Amino acid sequence: MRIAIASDHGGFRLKEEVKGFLQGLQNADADGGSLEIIDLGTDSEQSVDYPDYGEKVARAVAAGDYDRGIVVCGTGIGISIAANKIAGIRAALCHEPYSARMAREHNDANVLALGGRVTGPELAREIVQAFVTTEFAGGRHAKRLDKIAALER
Ligand SMILES: O=C(CO)[C@H](O)[C@H](O)[C@H](O)COP(=O)(O)O
Repeated sequence: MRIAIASDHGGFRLKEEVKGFLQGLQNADADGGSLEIIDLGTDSEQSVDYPDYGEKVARAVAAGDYDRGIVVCGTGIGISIAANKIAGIRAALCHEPYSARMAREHNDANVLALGGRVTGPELAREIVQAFVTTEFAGGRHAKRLDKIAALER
């Protein structure tokens, strides 16, 4: 699984932690395959604008260059709003692992958003693990995703 990750300054520290978790999750994705992670920035806690980083990840995932994305800002709100503006992106802001699992099972979320000023690293680890290891359930949920896609047209 190929994962693109980015943050603004408010999410920078948690992004760095999450990269470490992802390295530890090697061979733990739903297919037991290895994880390829690309960091699209930012590179420090110097102030930047979260839409720029939400867009980078969202465009990379929407283009098929990456299977999933993870975006982090201070609350996760702004960067998830930005990512969701890109067609084909289903970004889910999650504060606990149950929502991350449901975001995959029911919503086939392809981008996870986290709040670096909200969610601590241990909880974030559980959220990220659920996001990476849970498959979309399909079935009745697929037609709902079709309806979401129709909203983009
Ligand atoms: O967009 C946000 C809120 O939805 C993020 O939390 C940003 O990281 C935050 O707005 C940045 O705030 P700052 O005061 O410029 O650090």
